[in-house]
Amino acid sequence: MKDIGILGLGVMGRNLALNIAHRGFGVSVYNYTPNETEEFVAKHMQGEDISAFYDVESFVRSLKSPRKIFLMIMAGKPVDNMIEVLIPLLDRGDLIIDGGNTYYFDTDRRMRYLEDKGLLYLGVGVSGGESGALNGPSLMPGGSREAYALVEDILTAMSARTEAGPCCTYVGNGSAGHFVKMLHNGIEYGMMQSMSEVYDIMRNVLKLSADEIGDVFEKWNEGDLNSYLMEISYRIMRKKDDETGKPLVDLILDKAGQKGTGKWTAEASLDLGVPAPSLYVAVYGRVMSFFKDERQRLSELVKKEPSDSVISRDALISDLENSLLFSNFVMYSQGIWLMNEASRVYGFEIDTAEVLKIWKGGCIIRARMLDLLIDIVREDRDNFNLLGSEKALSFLRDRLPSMRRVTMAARDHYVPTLVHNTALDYIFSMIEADLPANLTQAQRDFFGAHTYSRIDKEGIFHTKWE
Ligand SMILES: NC(=O)C1=CN([C@@H]2O[C@H](COP(=O)(O)OP(=O)(O)OC[C@H]3O[C@@H](n4cnc5c(N)ncnc54)[C@H](OP(=O)(O)O)[C@@H]3O)[C@@H](O)[C@H]2O)C=CC1
Ligand SMILES: O=C(CO)[C@H](O)[C@H](O)COP(=O)(O)O
Repeated sequence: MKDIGILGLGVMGRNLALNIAHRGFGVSVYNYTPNETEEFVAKHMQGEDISAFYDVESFVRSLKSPRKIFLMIMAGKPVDNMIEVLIPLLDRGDLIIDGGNTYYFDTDRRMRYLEDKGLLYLGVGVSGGESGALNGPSLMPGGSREAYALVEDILTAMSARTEAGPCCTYVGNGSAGHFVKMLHNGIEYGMMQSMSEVYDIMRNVLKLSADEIGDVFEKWNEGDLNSYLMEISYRIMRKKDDETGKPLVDLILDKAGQKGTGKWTAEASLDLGVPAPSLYVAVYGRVMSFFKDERQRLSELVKKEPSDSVISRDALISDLENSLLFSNFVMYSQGIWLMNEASRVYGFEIDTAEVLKIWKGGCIIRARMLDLLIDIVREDRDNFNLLGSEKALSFLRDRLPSMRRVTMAARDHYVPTLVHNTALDYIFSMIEADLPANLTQAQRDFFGAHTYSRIDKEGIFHTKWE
């Protein structure tokens, strides 16, 4: 009898199965399409404590009680379908785990549905891509503590490790795990977009080659900007196309795909009324990239005036390093605010510092900056968006001049910098005592009698404007 079953042998599932087996647990595997299972058996199973099954009944029967089944399949309808297939085969107290990038409201719904049938359910955020799945991902489990206790040993053993411990912790109640994973991806979109923006400035303003940009990224990776995304980016910059010998990145079509988690993050920020404009526009960066033909056509119609400003290469590169730090800090702070508010509204009871700790290893947004963020969060647990901390403010203040110069240089050269601009405008808004929302309120009252408050006396007011 095996300790756990992995259902789904795609990129993630097959690597998770191997990872768990390498930690000394017995694993059963099943995949909907038998070809994938056959390939897994042929290529990966030799010498592993893994049994493969071609029918779900035998797969389920092969598991120790209470059974633990880890779904690693495409999110959405396939998960509902698979749950329906599993229900009649399971006994009370068995556990289904969904490790996919599932929409958190779906997780809540499934949790309630299965609870009524006496089954346990966990929504586990998994991050780390293919190599993380094999060598140790960051795991964000959410649901009941009773369900988590059944698999805590396996999840902890299979997760990545840093000097702070395993990159797995119980994240919180209900769909907390999938909410946090969604947010992780929202920040991932933001960090990827901010890196693309500095890349764009380096290639279009400084006219650096991919190799030269790779050198800059590699140097930055040795400092405060150290991160997984920075590391893969300098490797990407140096990769040559086998056929042409040109930098591969220069040959890749500039249309960025997406599977939904960034969009859900943006939607959650609006639903919860928490400002996360930089995470929001990072999604639009990808959306706009898709209109290649339209962009191509318009680029020939609008003349871009050449800039006459003199730019020092070293000074701009140094400013870009600071502007990236500023933007990334702001995006983490927007994400943390959203996480805190979701925890309050949905009763997740998330410990933010613990989440940041499990993001230090295994996951796509692991970055040196997390140490600073953890310090700030631990200093004052009520500092919901980090900006209540002098440490945070001095970090931003020190980089503000660079941020302004970078966004101005981008304007000057027609380089779109959605995330940089919104990060700066977010901070400008948050440090502004008097926003022009007074005019907005007056307009609303003018056309719709929506009323307004005044700064000089208490009450709700309406004016006959004409
Ligand atoms: N790739 C990544 O970096 C990461 C992915 N994830 C998430 O993990 C999940 C799996 O991703 P990944 O391994 O990359 O995906 P793949 O596309 O490699 O594999 C998809 C898996 O889903 C299964 N599947 C699809 N439709 C159905 C269905 N109707 N019924 C049963 N099984 C089905 C496939 O089975 P079949 O072979 O039969 O089609 C296959 O096993 C997704 O939710 C993804 O968002 C999470 C973190 C990182
Ligand atoms: O979860 C992930 C990384 O953390 C997956 O790689 C996911 O597919 C990334 O999202 P998208 O495909 O929308 O870029």
